[in-house]
Amino acid sequence: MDAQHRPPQPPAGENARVTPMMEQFIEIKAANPDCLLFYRMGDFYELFFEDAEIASRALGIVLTKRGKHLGNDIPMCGVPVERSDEYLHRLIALGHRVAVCEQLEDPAEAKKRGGKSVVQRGVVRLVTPGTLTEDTLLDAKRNNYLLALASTRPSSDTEYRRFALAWIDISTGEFRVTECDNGSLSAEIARIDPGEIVVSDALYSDEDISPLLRQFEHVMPLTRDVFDGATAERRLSDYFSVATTESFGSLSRVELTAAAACVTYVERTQFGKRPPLSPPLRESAGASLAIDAATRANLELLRTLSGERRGSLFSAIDRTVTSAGSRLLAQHLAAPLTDPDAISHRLDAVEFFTSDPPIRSDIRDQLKAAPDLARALTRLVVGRGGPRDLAAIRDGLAASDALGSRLSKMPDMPADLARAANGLRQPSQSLLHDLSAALADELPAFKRDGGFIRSGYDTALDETRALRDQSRKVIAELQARYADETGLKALKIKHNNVLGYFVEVTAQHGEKLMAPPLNARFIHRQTLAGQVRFTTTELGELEAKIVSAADRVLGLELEIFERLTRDITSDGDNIKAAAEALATLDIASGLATLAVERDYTRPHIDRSLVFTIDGGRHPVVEQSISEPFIANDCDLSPPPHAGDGATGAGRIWLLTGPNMAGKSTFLRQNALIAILAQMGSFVPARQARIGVIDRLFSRVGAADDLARGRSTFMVEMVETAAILNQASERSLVILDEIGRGTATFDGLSIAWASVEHLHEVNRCRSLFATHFHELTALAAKMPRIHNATMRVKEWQGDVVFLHEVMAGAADRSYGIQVAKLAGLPASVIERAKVVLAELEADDRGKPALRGFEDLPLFQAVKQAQPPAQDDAPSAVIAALNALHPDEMSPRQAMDALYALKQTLADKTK
Ligand SMILES: Nc1ncnc2c1ncn2[C@@H]1O[C@H](COP(=O)(O)OP(=O)(O)OP(=O)(O)O)[C@@H](O)[C@H]1O
Repeated sequence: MDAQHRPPQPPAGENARVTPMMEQFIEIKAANPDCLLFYRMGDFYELFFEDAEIASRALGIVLTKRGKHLGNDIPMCGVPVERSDEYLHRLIALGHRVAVCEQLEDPAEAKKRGGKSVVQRGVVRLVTPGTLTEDTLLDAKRNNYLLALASTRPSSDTEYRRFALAWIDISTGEFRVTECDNGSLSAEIARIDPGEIVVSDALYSDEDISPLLRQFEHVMPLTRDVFDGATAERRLSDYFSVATTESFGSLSRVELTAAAACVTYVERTQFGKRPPLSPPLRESAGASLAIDAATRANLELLRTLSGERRGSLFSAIDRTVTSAGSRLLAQHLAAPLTDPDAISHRLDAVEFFTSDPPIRSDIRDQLKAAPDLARALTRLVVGRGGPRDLAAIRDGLAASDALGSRLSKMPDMPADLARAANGLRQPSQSLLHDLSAALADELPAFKRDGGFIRSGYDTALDETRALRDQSRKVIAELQARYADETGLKALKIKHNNVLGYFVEVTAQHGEKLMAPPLNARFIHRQTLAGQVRFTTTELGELEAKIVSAADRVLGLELEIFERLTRDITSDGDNIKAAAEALATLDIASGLATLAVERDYTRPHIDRSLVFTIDGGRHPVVEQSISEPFIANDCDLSPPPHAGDGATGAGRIWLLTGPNMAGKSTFLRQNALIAILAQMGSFVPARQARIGVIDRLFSRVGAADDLARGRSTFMVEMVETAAILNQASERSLVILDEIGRGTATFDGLSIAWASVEHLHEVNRCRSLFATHFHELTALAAKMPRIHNATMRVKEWQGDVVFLHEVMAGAADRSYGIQVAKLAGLPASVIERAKVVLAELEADDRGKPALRGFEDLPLFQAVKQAQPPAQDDAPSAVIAALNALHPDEMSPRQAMDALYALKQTLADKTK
């Protein structure tokens, strides 16, 4: 338990007097120790003790005191109920969990039990990062998953440990489960990108797994019973009210455990309410392209390294017009497929829309009118819905009906779209008609505000409303009659919350009503400075009628609301099918729009090991630069003459070239094209043929991971190790400047050995960018290594980047020219040129690189040996000793420094 959230200890000793309210608070807090307790008091949620201190710091709200507990002040802060969503949002984002404790009875009821009685209160809901349903707490364009992780307990050292992941988006009802091994666990969690992870206490403290879990945010350990394998099947079938879980397909015991943990946690946080989940869908291992967390982050798929959506691949390709479409696009991007047939089906759907512009724009126009069906459905089912959610269902069903009829007229639709068209027509027509007839044009935010049912829809409601409205008219008539009868023209009938309806006259006229005969009818209620107020029996009766009519109107509206909600709930599965169909149409037509707009082509995906991209472009960079983007080819296919046969291993491209020439851009664009192709999108290339990739690895960019005590170089090596240990023939590996983070020779050796390993052991398609030009010698010995370089031109001493990839190796680094472009002081640039010339002159005597057996690296090592002569240092030291810096001008100091260097050079020749 988090020490900060520990509940205050119950009082000890005779003197410790605790108010009944505090007693109630302490009891409720003790039952929810790991949550901040939002304790409802009237229009506020109050927080006490440590909770108050944590919340006031987190929310920047004032910390005050309220009474005493065990002789000490009780720290307190509060948030208004009206604005509680906003505060909840901030607390959840910071990783807190909140227990919402409501008043379960009217305070008047409590009073009846005696002056000191406390209002009954209870927790109605736990708000946790992975179980949110409110629109205000959720990102419309992202799924918010709760993930449960379970593992087998291997009985012997040789037995393989397996993990099951079950994940739910309770706001949309999606429910998935899969199994994986230790090696791909981190990549699987990264793919799902959950808002909250629940694990058993035991797994949380398991020394093999806890370092991995620490990489992720919001991990919650739960007691063992939630992960009890023996009761898992029963808990799962109870949730779905089915006799057995066999209908969900054959789930392994550990998958059942994870799935059951998910539903148990949902029930616990929702206090028994059951959001409309789809039955768990099993994803088979290997169905999606495995991409580990570092690669996802480095390639900036869903967000940039700085955490923003702008600048990511997602934002470059998102042309969806609905939130559900946007969420599905993010899912597809996070989990590209590995089955060429399934990919082809998705591509068929995109192609259908690229080839028919009128239907594309038509469909997109209609989609724009479709609200978020899935999330509105969940809110209604869990009792957090309002009239606007009913309207969202109505409008969503209307859009899906219209789209369904439009598509049903289309001949020869691709399979995915035909399935979607079918889904669109699933929901009940009568429900749509009923909702359209029932809902008023203007809808309040909350059902308690009433007025959301259209007049003419329900006779009983219409009559009660007429009565309510008529009573108001009757009041006006009564006022006119009283004015007439008393002769007091200024007599008014008014209303306030204390007196209800009353007759009001000025003070001077009050006498008249208090004297016979009028005092028989007008009963005095109140005398103010300028007015006197009365009531009459007639007015009292009328008032009772008005109040009860208004109450009855609201009651009837709420009844209709509940009935509509029930009808919606019972058609829930069909509504979900329509919601999914809308998202499928949105994503296919959105990707088609992107393809047309940015001139993408349909990739060809098969089961070979081919990787041929003609005229490839970087999907994000090309949208962000003002100059034209230079397209480049890439061919990592197995060479036909390599003797490896048709299924032989792929090529490795060794890419050299100066900084800023476009190496990283080229590397990343090929990885991104592969991802886009396998998620079922057209790609930014003239032509692309890709033999399906099983895992994508990248080691690009360098960042410290100080939080985990790793230096830049350590991170680089950990990531490289993962690649060399795991990449298979079917993988694609992108390595950018391996070995850069350490001393030159160490770095070169590591880079050299890594390329050899990739070529000989992993045998995968790889792109390897490097500054170590020595590596290019490898191409002479290793058949599948191809040297490529970025073309640059020198013009009047400056370097011009052409961004073109061509065969061959770079001749120079142009580092100094790039430094000049970056604005280093001219004196530094000039000095660097001198140093470089000297270094290059020193290097001239070095034998030429002779290839694989004759590693230049070892020669370099030899050269780096300290000189044998030992009189050099002593000569330099003697000269140094003779210097008196305090008596020298800067010019003399400079000259002396040059002289020292010269002495050293002469002696070591
Ligand atoms: N094919 C291209 N067409 C047009 N501009 C490009 C192209 N490739 C790269 N650029 C531009 O050049 C800039 C530098 O590219 P990039 O970062 O890929 O260079 P680099 O060789 O990896 O450099 P460094 O070694 O310093 O990381 C990019 O930000 C982009 O604006």
